[in-house]
Amino acid sequence: MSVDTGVGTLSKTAELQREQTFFDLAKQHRDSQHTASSMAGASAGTAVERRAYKNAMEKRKVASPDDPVALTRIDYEDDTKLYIGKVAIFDEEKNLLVVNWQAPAAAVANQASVHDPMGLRRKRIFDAPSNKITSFEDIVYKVLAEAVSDLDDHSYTGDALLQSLSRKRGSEMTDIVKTIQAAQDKLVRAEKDQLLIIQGGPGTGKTAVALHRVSWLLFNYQEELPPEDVLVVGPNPTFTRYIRRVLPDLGDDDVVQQALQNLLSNDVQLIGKDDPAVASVKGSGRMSQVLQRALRQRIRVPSADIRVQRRNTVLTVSVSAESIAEVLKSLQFDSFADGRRRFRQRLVELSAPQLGNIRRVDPEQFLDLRALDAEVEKIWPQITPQQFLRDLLGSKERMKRAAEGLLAPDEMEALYRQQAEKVSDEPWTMADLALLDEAQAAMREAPRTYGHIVVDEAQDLSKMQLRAIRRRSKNGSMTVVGDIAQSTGPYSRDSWDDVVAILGHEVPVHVTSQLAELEHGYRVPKQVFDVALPILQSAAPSVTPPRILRDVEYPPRFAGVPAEGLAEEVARTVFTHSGRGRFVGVIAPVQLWPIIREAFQADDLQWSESTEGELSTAINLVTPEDAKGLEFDAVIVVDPATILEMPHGERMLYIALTRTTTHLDVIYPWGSLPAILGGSDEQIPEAPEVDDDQHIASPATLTGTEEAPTGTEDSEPVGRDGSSTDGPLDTDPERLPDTIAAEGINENTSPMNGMAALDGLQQAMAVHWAKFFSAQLSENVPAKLIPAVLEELARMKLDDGLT
Ligand SMILES: Nc1ncnc2c1ncn2[C@@H]1O[C@H](COP(=O)(O)OP(=O)(O)OP(=O)(O)O)[C@@H](O)[C@H]1O
Repeated sequence: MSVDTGVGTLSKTAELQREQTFFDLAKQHRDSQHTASSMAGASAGTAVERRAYKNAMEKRKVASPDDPVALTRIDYEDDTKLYIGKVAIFDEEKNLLVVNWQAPAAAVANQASVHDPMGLRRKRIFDAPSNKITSFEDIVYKVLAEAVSDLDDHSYTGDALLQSLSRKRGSEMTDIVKTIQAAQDKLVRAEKDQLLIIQGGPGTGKTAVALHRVSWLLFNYQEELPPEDVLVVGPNPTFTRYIRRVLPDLGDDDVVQQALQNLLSNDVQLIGKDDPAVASVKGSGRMSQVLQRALRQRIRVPSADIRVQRRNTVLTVSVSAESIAEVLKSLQFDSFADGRRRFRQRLVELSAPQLGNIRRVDPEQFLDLRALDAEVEKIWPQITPQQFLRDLLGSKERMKRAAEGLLAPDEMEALYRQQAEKVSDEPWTMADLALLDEAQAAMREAPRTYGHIVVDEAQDLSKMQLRAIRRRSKNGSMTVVGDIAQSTGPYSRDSWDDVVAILGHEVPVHVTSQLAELEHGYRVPKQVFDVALPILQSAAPSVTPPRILRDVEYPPRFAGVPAEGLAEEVARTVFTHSGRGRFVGVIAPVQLWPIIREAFQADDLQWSESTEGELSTAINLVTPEDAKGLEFDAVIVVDPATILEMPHGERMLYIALTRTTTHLDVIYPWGSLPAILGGSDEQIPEAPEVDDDQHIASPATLTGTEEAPTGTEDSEPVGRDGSSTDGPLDTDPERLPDTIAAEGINENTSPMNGMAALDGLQQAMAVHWAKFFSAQLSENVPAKLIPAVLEELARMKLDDGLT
């Protein structure tokens, strides 16, 4: 909904000019802003504010000199105006021209609403790439309230937000400072010293909020919280790479961002994989006691007196087994290593009386140190956490002694693993890392700690992993982000209770619903969420679905194809999307990856794989597990029935379906569309005869559907409810005749449509060239024009080839 602000076209142009003049001026000041301290020192405001600005100027930089100086402007009823940007800007008279968004004065910009304008008359949101204002949107609170009498707080989104949500996505997340919403802002600006658990549906902005919260905390708690004292933990390297730009773009370079496996890596290589049942036992909180016991059991109380040789003699001193047992029983120590040190010291002290009158000097000098250490080693071995865990997992006997009464016999059995010859060859698994971390802390020293920790996708963490994170917190100040409905894997949970129990000590605990609910879904369009909703209701009935803000013109496309043509259909669909410059995610069970790779190769497509830890800028093959937290312009969900068969299959499918900002294709073998997606048990239609030439000529028309398998150009794709529904190729307004006419393109803009008039050989060559140029073009040519350009290029090459 846009608002008529009463500003006419001419005056709006003049206003835009005025704003541009201000933007140019502010940019000059920003560029020349160097002695920040003197400027900030003389600026208005309290001492705290002045110090804050001073530090802001010293530490923060805009990521790009082309960043607009201001993102928004707020006008108070008394005509005071405040420009808000990513950094504060002062003029040479030390007047504040632009306030940075994290400053207290800027909070009102996001928190004002129609019902409570908080003294604001207007909020202006600029669209100003490279500091050149192309337009602005005015939200005039009074006009807005009068315009829509029954407006509730939720029904006004604003064009700037919708535009921002419709933007093309890429391999890295971006900041949302310009359009952050009131409920989100409350969480961003929540007090530091608390355990804040942000629960929210897919795409409600949890990750975005958590990252902006970090930036806000860094600005507002500068004295106590330097950037390197903040840790952001993600579930896997792909996700961490996906979010890594946001904080530097907000001016916060030195925050530590790590995937959980790297944080806990303990210098071991992850080469093993646990069965879910084994991982589940390893992740249970009981393992912490098992480890403690096992560690204690490594200390051996000698059954006989021990003798230690004296230095440079054959004489020995003897220490009784009873006195050693007594020492071991009463010894207080911080870590296993510390205990060993103390025990050795006590042993020396116990030897002292037998060293005669020389004992007043350091008695250790009169003992043969090698002999002393050998005796200590027998009683209190010096082992690494890796050796310790390897010995424990590799010995049923040890495990039984340590886990008696804590683990069931079958759980102990499940944990057994044949030891590798060398510790370095042990097939360490993800679940082992938290055990190693616990052992490391108990045996050597606690890890480095942080003043604030953000944990994303926290719904999937085991209790042992949560303990490992807790261990890294200085005082419990954390922001924990997740969605119970997306909780999968061996540690899947249905509430945050155990997370609170482990993480929530020392500081107050708040779960989002007590502060501000993240109830709006910003990513997924309505048409797509309608598909995902029944799955949510079945997979997590207690979770309230997000309110979806956005419609798109593209209905989800369901394509049933012969099983043997599944991968080809995926490749064809990918080709269509990526040819239009869309950021594509193919979410498929790993067992299908080999055939999908083959199809991609056959079509000369370049792609990245989530299991390798990085997304490409174009085409990505992603497992349903890795898809968590990611988003794409176009998502192709492959074989939903197989996804449903995975552990927590419904939640996996829900996650997969909610990754798209715009286009969704569900591609499945005929007859396998799950009922929850509208499939039925109807007879599988016979596979149509596919004519090779047509196959090449018009991939779009080969998109068969379960109800109306096609293979001919005439057949019309049919939706899962039997109604006529178009695939992305045919519903895309970019391809509609009037749009095409407006673009000056004569043909259907599919890269290969419009070639039907060519004969088979010509078509084959055209297709070849179209594919060849596709990758290069997507970098340089507007997406809309690519199909037409491709076609032209293909024709030119064709002519070359024929002449
Ligand atoms: N106020 C906002 N303005 C503009 N974009 C927003 C806003 N809030 C969220 N978004 C966008 O919505 C998308 C989803 O946000 P985000 O990834 O933070 O959601 P999430 O709740 O973490 O999702 P998931 O549960 O799937 O991990 C992102 O592209 C984000 O930039």
